[in-house]
Amino acid sequence: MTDPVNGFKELVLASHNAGKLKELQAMLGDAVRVRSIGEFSQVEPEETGLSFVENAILKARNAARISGLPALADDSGLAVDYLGGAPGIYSARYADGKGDAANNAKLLDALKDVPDAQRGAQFVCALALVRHADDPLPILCEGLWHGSILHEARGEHGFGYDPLFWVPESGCSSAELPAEQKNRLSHRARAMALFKQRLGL
Ligand SMILES: O=c1nc[nH]c2c1ncn2[C@H]1C[C@H](O)[C@@H](COP(=O)(O)OP(=O)(O)OP(=O)(O)O)O1
Ligand SMILES: [Mg+2]
Repeated sequence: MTDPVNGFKELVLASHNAGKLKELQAMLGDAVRVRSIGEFSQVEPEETGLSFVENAILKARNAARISGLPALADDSGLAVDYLGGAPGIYSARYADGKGDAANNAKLLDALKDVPDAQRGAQFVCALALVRHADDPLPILCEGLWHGSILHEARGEHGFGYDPLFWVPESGCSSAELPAEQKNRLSHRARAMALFKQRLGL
């Protein structure tokens, strides 16, 4: 059935990241039928924007173009205070595309002698929904999650930088949080709550 308010019944999630897809799907629940961009293409668009929002829009437009469906994209990353906000929009490519383990190792090295008081960081998430590839008014929602960077990896859940991200309100790393808890607290959860509100989901 077509949603009477928003005019769509299906949504393509414009992410090639399995960890993200799982979280976004869990947060959307059965509010809309969700497809994944992997069903349509394995080619990842180049993230050429200078902001999370620009990259989210770019990924959403690309997915809408390829799938012919409304598309929701997530551009996210970790902004570390001591590093002036790096790796930021370059978080996925921090260690030149060598993957999560290499990214985490590089971050630990960059903060090697930095004391706890200067290890503050935030996860950032920008969500963009386009109803079609040329949508002139994408729906944009953002979320932040404040924490700090640990001295070594802890925990097995989640993905990306989760093992290095200390969550003060929970007293553990974000990789030690069960999925349900991370999905209530995270930058992505905050952005998604706004998004659902905005769409009346
Ligand atoms: O909750 C999170 N927990 C841990 N790490 C996270 C989280 N959220 C983003 N991150 C990290 C992973 C990656 O290093 C970068 C996102 O990069 P980003 O380009 O948005 O995603 P991606 O390339 O993995 O997949 P895609 O662009 O297809 O959605 O930030
Ligand atoms: Mg990416």
